Amino acid sequence: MAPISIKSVLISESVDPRCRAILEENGIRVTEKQNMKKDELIAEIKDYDGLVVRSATKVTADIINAADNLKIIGRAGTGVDNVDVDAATKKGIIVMNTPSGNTISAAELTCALLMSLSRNVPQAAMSMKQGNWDRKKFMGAELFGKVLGIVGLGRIGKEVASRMQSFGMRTIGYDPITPPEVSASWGVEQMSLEQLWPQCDYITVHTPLMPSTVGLLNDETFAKCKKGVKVVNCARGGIIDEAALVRALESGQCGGAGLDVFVEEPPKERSLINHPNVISCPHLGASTKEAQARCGEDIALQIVDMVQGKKLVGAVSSTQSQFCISISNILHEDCVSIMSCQSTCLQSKKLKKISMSSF
Ligand SMILES: NC(=O)c1ccc[n+]([C@@H]2O[C@H](COP(=O)([O-])OP(=O)(O)OC[C@H]3O[C@@H](n4cnc5c(N)ncnc54)[C@H](O)[C@@H]3O)[C@@H](O)[C@H]2O)c1
Ligand SMILES: O=C(O)[C@H](O)COP(=O)(O)O
Repeated sequence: MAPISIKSVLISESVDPRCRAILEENGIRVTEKQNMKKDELIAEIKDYDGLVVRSATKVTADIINAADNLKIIGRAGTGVDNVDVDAATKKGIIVMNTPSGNTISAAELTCALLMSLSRNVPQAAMSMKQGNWDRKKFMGAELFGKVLGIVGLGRIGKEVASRMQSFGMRTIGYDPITPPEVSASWGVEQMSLEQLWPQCDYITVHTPLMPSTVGLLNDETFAKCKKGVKVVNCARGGIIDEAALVRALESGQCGGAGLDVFVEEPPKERSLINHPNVISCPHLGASTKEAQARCGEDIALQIVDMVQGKKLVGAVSSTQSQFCISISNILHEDCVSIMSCQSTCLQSKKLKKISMSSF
């Protein structure tokens, strides 16, 4: 790949200091400005060749169109649903993420929520702080022998499966891209969603947020589940329809929910968060020292690679953005510029035929 000149980078969120240090060691001027309003970012972005974000900065078409010099949007993390990838691609701006840096952290938080749901740990801890000693109210149920449905068998789904298998859970799942024989090799039996819903005691979602995954769990699908099913969402707000979840919790169709992510962050609508059977976190899946160090370092090194004309890692720019995201997430180690192969090899039919190792 031809080298790309990047002299200045704006970091608009709290990113590990290693990111700044690596960029500066490589002669790139770095400015850190957090909590900018949209208008401020529009005014500021003109001066930079690169922008580094996490999930809070909404890199909309307005911002991209105002970015006269921007060549790279680096997402220090996984989801790029806060970046208008198509608008960036149309302007020739490369979007990159660091999809493997926070996998373990997000998987561990998912497991923590599953365990907390089974034993009411947050509710019992709160009750203790209020001076109570209520052993009856917080009767739990073992995870051992229960069925965990994993929707989305990518990086995080796989790590959640192996951890929860060690608790004696049976793991079943669904993924349109990961081949059943691959997930079977890590102990996850794949089946259709229609087959999966009625079998699960717990369901956890690990897909990207895209049109086909919005409202994957909704009134209709909750009705197909076992009464009292417990759900976890450490992926993206909206994959479990929030209004449907409130209704399912109120009817008892859903017995509890562990939520790290919300349609609106921070959420103004409180009925879900305040429900006694909901435990929630303020989008903490990637908030560990280790994950932040990896993501900050990875995105900086990927930008330096661009400057040095090396292969692009984790690039997600394309008009076929959703498939690019899936592919680059699967193939993060070896992903050469996705821009160069857009639309030809990224049609869904062809994608299914491409084996992961062939990239
Ligand atoms: N809470 C957090 O802080 C946190 C941290 C990291 C990642 N995430 C989110 O977790 C999600 C998963 O991340 P990942 O790294 O495992 O991604 P990944 O790309 O490795 O895996 C996603 C999987 O979802 C599958 N998928 C796509 N559409 C589907 C559908 N309709 N039904 C079932 N499966 C489908 C893909 O084929 C892929 O295998 C993303 O939304 C990411 O943004 C959240
Ligand atoms: O997709 C991700 O990487 C996670 O949601 C983490 O987001 P964050 O970097 O804003 O914590």
